[in-house]
Amino acid sequence: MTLHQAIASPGCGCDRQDMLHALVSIDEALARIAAHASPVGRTEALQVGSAPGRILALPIRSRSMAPAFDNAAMDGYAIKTSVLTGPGPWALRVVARVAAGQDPSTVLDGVSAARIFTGAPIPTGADAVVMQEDVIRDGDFIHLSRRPVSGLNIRVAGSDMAEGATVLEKGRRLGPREIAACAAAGAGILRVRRRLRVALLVTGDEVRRAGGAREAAQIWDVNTPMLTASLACAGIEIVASAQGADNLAGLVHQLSEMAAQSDLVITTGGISVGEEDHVKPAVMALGGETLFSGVAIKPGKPVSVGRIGKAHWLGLPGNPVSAFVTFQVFGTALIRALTGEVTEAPARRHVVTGTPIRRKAGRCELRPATLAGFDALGREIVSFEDATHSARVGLLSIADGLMFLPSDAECLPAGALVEFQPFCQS
Ligand SMILES: Nc1nc2c(c(=O)[nH]1)N[C@H]1C(S)=C(S)[C@@H](COP(=O)(O)OP(=O)(O)OC[C@H]3O[C@@H](n4cnc5c(N)ncnc54)[C@H](O)[C@@H]3O)O[C@H]1N2
Ligand code: MOO
Repeated sequence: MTLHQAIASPGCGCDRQDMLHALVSIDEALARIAAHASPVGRTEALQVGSAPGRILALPIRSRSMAPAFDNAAMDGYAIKTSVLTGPGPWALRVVARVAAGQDPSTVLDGVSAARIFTGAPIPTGADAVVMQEDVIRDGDFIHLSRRPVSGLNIRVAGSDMAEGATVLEKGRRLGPREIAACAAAGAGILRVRRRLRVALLVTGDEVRRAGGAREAAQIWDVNTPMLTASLACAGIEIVASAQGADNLAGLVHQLSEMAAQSDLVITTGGISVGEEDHVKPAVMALGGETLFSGVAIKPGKPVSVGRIGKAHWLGLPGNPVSAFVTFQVFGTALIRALTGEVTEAPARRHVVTGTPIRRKAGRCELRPATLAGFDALGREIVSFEDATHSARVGLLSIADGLMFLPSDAECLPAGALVEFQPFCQS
């Protein structure tokens, strides 16, 4: 496998045009993830009801037609429409009673009807079910005043699924709708990918547990709870979580232990250019490699992806908004590649800006934006802050997604068309 070495130059210089060439584009970073990360681990068999959140390792094919037999869609009377000759009303003798689950051996002969219930097999010879509200029952007879069309209220065998039809492709994530389709297709045991093992290491001597005691110049840890929640959205549990040592030797030890017990190690912080940023040197000291290190985006420029031994590594910036945004864009892409997930991610779509934008050209900006209604043409409008602040978490909760501002866009008028990627929700 060819992996790209870390960018040698330590100085990304933020928006300096001469240094932007050292960063890869979003599309290039995503292409490298897609090219180098493939599904990890074995597969396992699970009962259909125990598989929510898992990724299918084999396609699901319907074991029989669904429905497997013609059956009634309503409680009422099964009749043969061809016996309704001349003008109505018609009287039919009720000669049988068929409930759901009953053997479909009833045969309708002559001018007769069968009492039938929703889900019950249609008697041989019948071609319509008349709702009980549309007949008058009088002893053994029903009276019909309107002619039903052939096929009325009959759920035809195979109308939902043909036998052998592919109901779900491999790689689909199993939510309630997919589980329902598997069950209807007769798939009681599913072959799924084993859970991805993710380890999380947040670095920074100043970082303290959220809400815990802290001293001057210390901060509460936003990244551990935020990434735990982001991973839960992707159906992933963390197998190990720790606060990283802020020195090279300590980080080397922790990363090596985490890499040995996980498929993916996520770090936050410590990947910028200062001498206090030890994560990349620690990855390199372990013989690790980088797929890319630095993307021409704001926020999140230092985001890196690579490997430490057999484990993959996702290096997120320490600033919480940068970490959140880069996890949304690159973390979810990496996890999809490692789990083999093919389920469509929330699609990027076009929205229009509610107010003008003035910004510095250079990096493509992924600015949190809030859906704020529709314009006169029915296009969705977004509102947003004047700039992207990588450390301001306060307003993140009112954003619905990320607005993509092209790298060369310095001035955009109100009403400009921009790409918008909704946050993954669940
Ligand atoms: N000279 C340069 N300095 C910086 C550059 C640059 O190109 N040249 N890049 C800036 C950019 S852009 C970013 S983003 C940050 C990324 O820095 P690190 O990933 O090394 O992160 P840290 O320095 O460790 O922390 C940054 C910031 O985030 C706070 N933090 C860290 N962890 C947490 C946490 N778990 N919860 C809440 N907040 C956290 C930390 O206290 C810092 O304030 O570098 C710029 N510098
Ligand atoms: O790219 Mo950094 O994420 O601006 O703050």
